[in-house]
Parts: sequence; C-alpha cells; structure tokens
Amino acid sequence: MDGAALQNKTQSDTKREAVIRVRHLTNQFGEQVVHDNLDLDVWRGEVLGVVGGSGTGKSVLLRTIVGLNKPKSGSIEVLGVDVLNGPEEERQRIEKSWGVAFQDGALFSSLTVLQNVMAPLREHTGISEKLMAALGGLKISLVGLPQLSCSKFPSELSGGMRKRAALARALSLDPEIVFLDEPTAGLDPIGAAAYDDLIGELQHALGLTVFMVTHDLDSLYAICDRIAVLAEKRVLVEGPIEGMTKVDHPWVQEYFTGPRARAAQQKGQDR
Ligand SMILES: Nc1ncnc2c1ncn2[C@@H]1O[C@H](COP(=O)(O)OP(=O)(O)OP(=O)(O)O)[C@@H](O)[C@H]1O
Repeated sequence: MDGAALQNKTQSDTKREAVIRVRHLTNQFGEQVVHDNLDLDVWRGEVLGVVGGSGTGKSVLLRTIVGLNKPKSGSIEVLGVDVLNGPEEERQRIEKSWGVAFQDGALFSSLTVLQNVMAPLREHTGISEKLMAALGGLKISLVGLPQLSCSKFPSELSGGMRKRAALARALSLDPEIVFLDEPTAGLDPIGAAAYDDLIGELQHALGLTVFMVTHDLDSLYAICDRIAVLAEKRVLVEGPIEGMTKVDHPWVQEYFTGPRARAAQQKGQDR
C-alpha cells in the first residue's frame, strides 16, 4: 500500500472533524526549502505523532501552526479560524484554545512553577490572583507534580519534573489542543513511559487533541492514534501505526521495521 492509499483508507474509514487543517504549506529559509506544498489534517480528539528524519521540519511545522514562524505560503486553519491571514482578534481568541510544551520546557527561570503555570491565566484572563493560584495548583496536581513543587524554581526541578511543569502551563487555559515538541526526549525509559501514560490519560479524560513531535517509538506505539511522517518536504504518509510497515519508502521502512521498532511494538502490546 502506498502513502496516498493508506491516507485515503483512514480518511474514508471515519468521518471526523479536522481541528487543524494545513494546506499547501511552504517554508523556506534562504535557499533551503523545508516544506513544499505540505498538507496535513489533525482530527479532533486524536493523538497525532509527527515523525521524520532529523531536519525534516517537524519543529518548524509545529512552530508555524502556533504562529512562531511565518511561512512563505499556504494556509492553516485551527478550529475553523485562518491563523495566518484571519483578523487579529480571531487569532488572539484561538490562541487560547491551544497550549504548547517545548522540548526543554521553556519555563521562565525567574518564576516559580506556580507562577509559570499562572502566567497564561494572567495574560489572557482577568481572574483574581487567588483564583489563578487555585487553578494553577490544580493543573500542577493534574500532571502529577507534588504541591511542594509549586514554590520551586525550574532550576530546582529534575528534567522530568520540568517537562510536567511545562505541560501544566500548557494546560492552564483548558485548551482543546496541546502541542508537544519531543516530550520524552532526555527522559529515562521509566520516566518516558510514565509521561506517555500521563498524556494518554489526560487526552482521554479531557478530550484533548494532541500534536506530538517525537522520535520516540515507544510513545508512538503506546499513545498515538495516527502517525504523520515528514519526508521529502511534505507529509509523505499519515495513518495508524500498523500501516506504516507497508509503506514503500526507505526511511519509513527502516524506522518502522528496524529492531527498535520491533521492540517498541512488543512493549506496546505488553502494556
Ligand atoms: N529560524 C530558522 N532559520 C533558518 N533555518 C531554520 C530555522 N528554523 C529551522 N531551520 C532549519 O529548518 C530545518 C528543519 O528544522 P526542524 O527543527 O524543524 O527539524 P526537525 O525535523 O524538528 O529536526 P530534529 O528531529 O533534528 O529536531 C533545519 O535544517 C533547520 O536548520
């Protein structure tokens, strides 16, 4: 089965709502074309794993969708709003519907964990300090951090705790969509599995749509509903992980049928 056939099959199987719709996206830095006419749909309520070789533009895609990178051309709709060319007030409104957790956490180093989690509430809502602190504390519990971490600074946390704090901040405005950039990178296998479980649980409990850039095969098998493979400057194929081994492309074959993939698949079945 080729990429297009796999995509057609999964789309006709289920008529679902695209909460993110990327069309004809082109990103270029100087002479380097990173994306050329890239299309992608992200369905409501799914965990989409975005994979691809190093430098294929996974992070650039994430950054472009959330407005941190201006593309050369193309269109992006999030929850029906044109985030590239729509009215500014629509854009600002839609920004509150998503949260982003970057690879290194990107927390404010001079703020405590609680202050970090309260920051989006302070920016986007007019609620009282007391209510902000209560909601912030709730999000910190939700991601499995102890309450005593509220008063710690990011430098006083472990790498895994920093990732959870970043997730709590991403959840602070009760978003519909969460973007995660390599969330398990740098975690030990037990920490990474615990983080995957947390994402899976939160996605299920809160009905989140998750856009996750990852290299982690364990995460793909454990929690992703669908995979989008970036190669050749576009989404080469998208669909459930089971179909990936049948895609006739050297990188996809090597990635999804190599020994690491087989081990991850086995682990996924054992969970
Ligand atoms: N602001 C920028 N200016 C110039 N080039 C950039 C910029 N941002 C990204 N690039 C280039 O775009 C390409 C894609 O980068 P990106 O970080 O999206 O890759 P990636 O697929 O996430 O890679 P990795 O898996 O290694 O993290 C790289 O060649 C990178 O150097």
